[in-house]
Amino acid sequence: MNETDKAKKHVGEEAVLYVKNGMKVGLGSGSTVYWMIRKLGELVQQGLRIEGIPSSNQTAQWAKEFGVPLTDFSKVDKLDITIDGADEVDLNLNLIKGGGGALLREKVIANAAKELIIIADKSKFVTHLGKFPLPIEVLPFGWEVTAKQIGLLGCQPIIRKRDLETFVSDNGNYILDCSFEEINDPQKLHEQLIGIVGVVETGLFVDMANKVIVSNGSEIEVITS
Ligand SMILES: O=C[C@H](O)[C@H](O)[C@H](O)COP(=O)(O)O
Repeated sequence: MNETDKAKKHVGEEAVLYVKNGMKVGLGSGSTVYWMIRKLGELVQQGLRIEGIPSSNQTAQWAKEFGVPLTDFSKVDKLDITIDGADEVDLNLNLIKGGGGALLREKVIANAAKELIIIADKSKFVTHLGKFPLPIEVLPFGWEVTAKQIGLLGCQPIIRKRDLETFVSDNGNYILDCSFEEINDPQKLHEQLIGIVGVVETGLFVDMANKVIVSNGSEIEVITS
């Protein structure tokens, strides 16, 4: 296992310390979250009583595999905690998410939670967001027009492909990866983007994270907003 993977495992396993008996837990997506769900499964085997709401089909599959009980928003109004990964974290704990295409449901579970904890290896930390191309979920209908309007804000949107086919999110939408290079005002950019017809959600998570658990593979640091 390389240092980055060690760090992902480290923060994933650390994050479950914040999960207490009886909690409703938002389960994020991605390779860092994988370790969190695996550890959560072990704790459930040992008697921890929790229910999770997954942010992707992949996460739901891992939860089933590791024995983490699931529920949904027809039975739960508020989540106690959501634990999720990120593609970039800035100095104000603003995030870029959606590298795996799960940003829309991730934003729903982040928004529904009393506390959002982000788990990240050290490489995710940046001074300014934007080096990682910003994922934007768009309606398939007319996506070409939506992409042109997004482009006017200073990027060249690229339609996400997987195995040469257009990537389709769990919600049936497309993802545009938009390289802005440096995002100086994430809130303003989010508002401009979300105002474009056809944009379903952006991967900018501004002022949402309460804590970030970070590791370089050996040491853990917890940064609170
Ligand atoms: O859509 C995917 C999510 O936003 C992930 O949380 C993010 O891409 C980080 O993933 P990973 O932990 O695999 O780096």
